[in-house]
Amino acid sequence: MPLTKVFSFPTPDKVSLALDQFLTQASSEAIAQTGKFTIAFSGGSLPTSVAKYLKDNQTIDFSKWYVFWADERCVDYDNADSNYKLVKEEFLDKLSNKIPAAQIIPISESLVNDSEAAAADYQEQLVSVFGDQKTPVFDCILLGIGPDGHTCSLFPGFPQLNEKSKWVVHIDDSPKPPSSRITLTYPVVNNAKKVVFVVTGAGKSQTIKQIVDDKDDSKPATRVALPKGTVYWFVDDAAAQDLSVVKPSEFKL
Ligand SMILES: O=C1O[C@H](COP(=O)(O)O)[C@@H](O)[C@H](O)[C@H]1O
Repeated sequence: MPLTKVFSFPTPDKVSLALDQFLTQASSEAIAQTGKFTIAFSGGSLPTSVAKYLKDNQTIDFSKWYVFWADERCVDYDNADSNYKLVKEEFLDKLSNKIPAAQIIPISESLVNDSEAAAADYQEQLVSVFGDQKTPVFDCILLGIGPDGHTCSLFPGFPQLNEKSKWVVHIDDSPKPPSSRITLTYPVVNNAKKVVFVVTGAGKSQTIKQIVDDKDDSKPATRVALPKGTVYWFVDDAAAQDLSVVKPSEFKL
């Protein structure tokens, strides 16, 4: 039975603080076991939340981190819509090169005008770190949700939800701009050791309820379920206010 743990905190700041503690432990465990920590970031509101304390973390051995993106908009790196730009500005630039450049793996900028090629190329980037024998097992994938329940760039009712074999797919008609994107697929997301949804604010409280309590399958985030891992929700009390069946638990490392 896939495991889900919901942690709720009084403020967005406390969510960021807890994420810093959580990632310190997850990173240290993974490095002890495998010598590296593989993580994928989402864009949107997530990078600011995650980076708030993490960027100043002096305990983590960032030299062992491999940083990917859970989804990306097909735009140049300097475009305001770029998830890479967001993570770079909020987090990577503040780490003073502690993560070797070769271990930071964004979409290829030269392919942003051909999303299908960009997705195939990104899958090759995954192969270069994880090998091509088995579906990648990320140590941690950080996800957000949209008000429609989308996560990564997996949107309600779209064919990308049915992908069974590719690790990365493209979308050229995203209902949320920009229209061209690439995204990790369920086979990769659901093969991770840990997936962490980070959500704050009352605006998404009903969406969280539909996903966590009601298990509404029409919301793509509901289908994130890890047979061999754990799905965590790090939310503030405003976002958790409508949860009833699954009460947020006390956060303990
Ligand atoms: O378009 C996207 O949206 C989701 C949610 O973003 P948020 O700003 O509502 O938190 C994000 O997780 C995804 O990476 C992004 O491409």
